[in-house]
Formats: sequence, structure tokens, C-alpha cells
Amino acid sequence: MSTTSNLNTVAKTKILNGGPLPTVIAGPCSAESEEQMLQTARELKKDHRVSIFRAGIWKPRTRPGMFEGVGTVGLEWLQTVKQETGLLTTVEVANTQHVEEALKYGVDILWVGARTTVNPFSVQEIADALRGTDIPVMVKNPVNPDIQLWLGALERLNQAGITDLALIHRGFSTPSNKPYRNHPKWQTIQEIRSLAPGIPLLCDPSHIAGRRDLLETVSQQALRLGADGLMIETHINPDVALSDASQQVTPSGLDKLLTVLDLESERVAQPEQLQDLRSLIDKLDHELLNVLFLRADVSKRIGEYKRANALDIYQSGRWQQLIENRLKAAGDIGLDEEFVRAIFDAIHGFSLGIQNEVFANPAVATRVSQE
Ligand SMILES: O=C(O)C(=O)C[C@]1(C(=O)O)C=C[C@@H](O)C=C1
Repeated sequence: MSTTSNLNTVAKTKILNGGPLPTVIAGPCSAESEEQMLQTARELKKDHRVSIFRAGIWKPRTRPGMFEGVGTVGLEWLQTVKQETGLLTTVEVANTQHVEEALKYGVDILWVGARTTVNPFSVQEIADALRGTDIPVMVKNPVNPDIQLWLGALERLNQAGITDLALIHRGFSTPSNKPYRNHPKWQTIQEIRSLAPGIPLLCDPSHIAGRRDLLETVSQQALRLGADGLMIETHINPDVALSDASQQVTPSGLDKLLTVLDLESERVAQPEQLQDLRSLIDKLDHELLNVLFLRADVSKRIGEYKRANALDIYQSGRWQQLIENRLKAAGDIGLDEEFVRAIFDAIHGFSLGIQNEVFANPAVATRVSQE
């Protein structure tokens, strides 16, 4: 069962930029060299929409032997980035040593990665190492879609005295992630918002998309759902990046993306009042009802055809094909599979009922279709 979290948080977070625009966090997946960090940061600094520079210093990799990050020297480069550009800096921490090093080098904001959020022992270790600091911490969702685990990580940090907290949605590993690298499961995001009210929620389109061409769609959807910010991996030369090359963009690619997204109007276009949102729901529900009515009418006409041609009402091949196609389409836009299956089961059941009625009483059915 889900329980709402009673978190003690600050009103003005350092993570949000304080203005009407969503926070943009950008920077390489991994720190690779001082030159790569500085070149990327200098370009990003020219973009007034970017306020926080990110870089992975310690990289949790799936298999040993992959590039595992440069370690502490990367924190020195990050310090130079901060001194030269004035951008706030953020790194991922996964244990006590990471926390201590990051604090020593004056990193402004920390984040807990998805592979760490899954483990309460690790999160508790980080929380204990942070006790008495009150540095802002962002918590990515756990790899698996477990909201309570995500919430639990926030609570552990909060109980250690961290009050400047934020959530980062980076998508979930599900049996079928396609076309994403990590499935966005947007409805889960709505859920965490209601369970942790007041906690800023940012989106990491890079890890959801896994590829550049999907970044715009994912970012747009996140902003429409009211995301408070975006974390987008940005590299001066993504194609030679030592990690996650296919999902990183150049600073000019980021500039284009942010311009297409039109952050300002996306936010301004957000209806803020409950009444506006309810009107929107009313309008959408009426559209849904109209579509259901039209579908029922088509089903009735198919029923008449089946009756005239002595065909079975239930068509298992067509139904299997239809449901598979609808579930795939739903997955592609991030709608929950179970939810969509339940809806289509109900629609199909209703459709069979209409056609049964046509078979049992054709005159009544014809009359209904003329109304
Ligand atoms: O395609 C048909 O034969 C229909 O009658 C439509 C429909 C449906 O409502 O989707 C209804 C019954 C069949 O079992 C399959 C599909």
C-alpha cells in the first residue's frame, strides 16, 4: 500500500533556479579530461537556460572492465569548471567515500543514482555520511518501478537532516522498454508527486530515451506533466564519449533542443488552476465518450454483416492481433500496459454484447443505429 510521505523540506531549494523556467542540468555522462569538462562547460555557460553542470566521476557499470570513471581527479576539474563559469556543480555519489570526497571539493549538489536507490543499505550509508551537512540531494528513481523504495530513499536522507531534496525520473527497467532505454511509465510519476508533495521532480530524458532522437519527445512529455527541470547529458564530442555516447548531445544540440521545447511557453501553457485542469479533464472525457460511441456504432454494423454472412461473433485471430497492436502502441507512448489491456478487454466485451444483441434482435439494433 502507498503511504504519503511526511518530509521536512525547505521552501526555496537550491536545485530549482527560482524563476518561472524549469531548471536545466547539463554536462557529460562521465568526466573524461579537464579539457573535455572545460570545453563543454564553457559552451554550456553561454546558454542562460543551463544553471547546473553535471559530470559522472564514479560510474556504476554493468560489467567490470568498462570505463568506471576518473575518480577524485575529476572533482578537481569540476572545481575549475565552477570557478571559471560560475555554474553550480553536481555529481553522483554511491558510498561514504564518494560523499566525503565530493564535500571536500565543494560540489554544490549531490545525486543518488538509480542503481544505488534500489539498495536501502547504500542509501542509509550515504545519509549517515551526510548527517550535519544539509547539502542538496537529488534522488533518481530505483531501476525497478518501486515507488516506496524511491520514497524510502528520500525519507532516509531527510531523517539524516537533508531538507533540500529533489526527485529525478530516469525511467524504469521493464520487460519491454522499447523504444526507450528505460521505460518512462508516466503514471508512476504522477503517483510519486502525490506521495511526496512539494518535492521538486526533474526528468532525465537521456536515460529514458537512450538515444538522441527521442530526447525531444521525452522532454516535452515530462514538461507537459509539470516536470520542474531536465537533466540532459551533454558532451563536447559525444561520438567519442567513453560512456553512453548515443544518448549525449553537443552543447549546440542542447541549445537546439531547448529552443524547440520552448521552455517558456511550455510552462506558461500549463494550466495552473485546479479549475482549468478539471475543464481539461471534462473536455478529454467528452472526446473519449464520443469515440466510444462511434466505435460501438461500427461494431453494430460489423454485427449486421456477420449475421447476414453467418460469421461467428467472437473472432479470436482478429482480437489477438488487435490487442497486441494496441498494447504496442500504448507502450510506445508510455501508457501502462495493464491499464490499456483492462480498457480494451472492457471495450471488446461491450462490443461482443452489442453484436449478440444484433443477432438476437436485429430490428432493435437497426433502430439504435438510426438514432
Ligand atoms: O473485428 C471484428 O470482427 C469485430 O467485430 C470487432 C471486434 C472489436 O470490437 O474489436 C469485436 C469482436 C471480435 O471478437 C473482434 C473484434
